[in-house]
Amino acid sequence: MAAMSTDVIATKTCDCNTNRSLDITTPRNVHLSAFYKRSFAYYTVKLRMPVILTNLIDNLVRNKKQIIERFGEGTQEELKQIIGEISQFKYEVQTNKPLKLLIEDKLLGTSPPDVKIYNEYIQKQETLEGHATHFHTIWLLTECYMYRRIWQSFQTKYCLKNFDPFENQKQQSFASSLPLIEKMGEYLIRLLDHEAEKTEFIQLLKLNLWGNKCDLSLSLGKVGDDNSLFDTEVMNPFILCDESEKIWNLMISESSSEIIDIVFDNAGYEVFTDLCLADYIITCKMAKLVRLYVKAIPWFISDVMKHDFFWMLDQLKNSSNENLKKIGHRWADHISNKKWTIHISDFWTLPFDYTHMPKVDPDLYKQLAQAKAVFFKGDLNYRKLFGELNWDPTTPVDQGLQNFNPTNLCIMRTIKADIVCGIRKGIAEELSAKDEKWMEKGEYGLIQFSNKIVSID
Ligand SMILES: O=P(O)(O)OC[C@H]1O[C@](O)(CO)[C@@H](O)[C@@H]1O
Ligand SMILES: [Mn+2]
Repeated sequence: MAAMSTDVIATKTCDCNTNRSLDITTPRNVHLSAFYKRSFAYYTVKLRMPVILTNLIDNLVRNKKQIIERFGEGTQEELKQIIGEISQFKYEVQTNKPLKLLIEDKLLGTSPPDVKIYNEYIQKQETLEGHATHFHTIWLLTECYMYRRIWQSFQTKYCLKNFDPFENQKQQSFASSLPLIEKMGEYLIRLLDHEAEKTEFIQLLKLNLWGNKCDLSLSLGKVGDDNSLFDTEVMNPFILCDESEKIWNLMISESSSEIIDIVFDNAGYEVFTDLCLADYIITCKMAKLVRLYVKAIPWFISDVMKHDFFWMLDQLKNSSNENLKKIGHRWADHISNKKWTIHISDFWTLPFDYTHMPKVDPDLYKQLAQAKAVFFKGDLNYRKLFGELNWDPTTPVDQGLQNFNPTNLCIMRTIKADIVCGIRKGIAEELSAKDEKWMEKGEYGLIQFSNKIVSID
């Protein structure tokens, strides 16, 4: 399928002034690219990505002493190298250089398996489009590549090879969201002492949706605890497509599968709401197993890695708040008795939209197909689900998924990028007239569902 979208971009004239009522820069059904001067992709590459790199360097300089204490004397020299490499990378982005191939350690042959995949994809863009520079290639590739290049700077060192440069920000976002987390914890405890109930489940889905507003790559590392996340009544008008009832009907229906998959997005408050949903699903016997998918490398600043998950569990188990302490022990039990399992796959941190999964990682596609439903959280997952293509927002969800249908999909996303499918005619025009940047601030949400199944044997 990706060929179709690449073909389309290949034949498209780079007309930056296409006057579309919704999106005046990127023509329909072509990849989002920073090439279009007034697209959000352009703003991200031009402004946001350099700020993320600058903040990263500042963080390393500011925390140098703690890092050296934690990882040993040899770290001092490595930090200097890393800061130099990231500064050089920032220069490459700002001056629109070609994406450099990742370092393949041909001698020792020990480079991570994703290096070859990234490099082949970058070279493919070169041949297809005659370029793969930071402003002039698929936005998804540029942005994923940035986080993979950051990781390369650490992964190729000795002392800091497993250092997560975003760890302290993810931990701070948990700490600053504690008032909300305590509120959510109290709500969960109340829910768990009785049978599943439709209104409560739908309320839980909405709390889970709004948890996605807390992503550090959009807020550029600034964290605020926003009480409105909890006022679902107040927030309802901001849900532009609400298929929560269809999700409820699926969750209480008989099924040959007893598995629910959750593809995590952000650490902190968001993952706490994900686990509240996972606990409800197990406790109310909607499934016997919930599989939790984390990222393999530090990703988009706030995305959950395995160490973030277990760090949060420790915080909860040792919390002075009785509800959180109880929840922490419950969740540790779910892990030890294998009602919850943690899964890591390189695929989630490759630059591909999900139409590539059947070819690139068929085993993962087949694993997802075992589940009764897969919950996909957040904006980056949404961009990958819908091919990073600039769809007309009224495009039906099943058309936008382009046959990425391993099983029933429950898509929970606050809108932070200019790509939307499945909303009613007229909504996008109405919101665009109020604020042309309505798709970029995480103010609106989608709870979308697909029960189309496309299996691969
Ligand atoms: O954590 P989330 O919800 O995936 O948001 C990350 C997304 O938000 C943005 O930072 C802004 O759209 C994108 O660059 C990225 O796709
Ligand atoms: Mn994220």
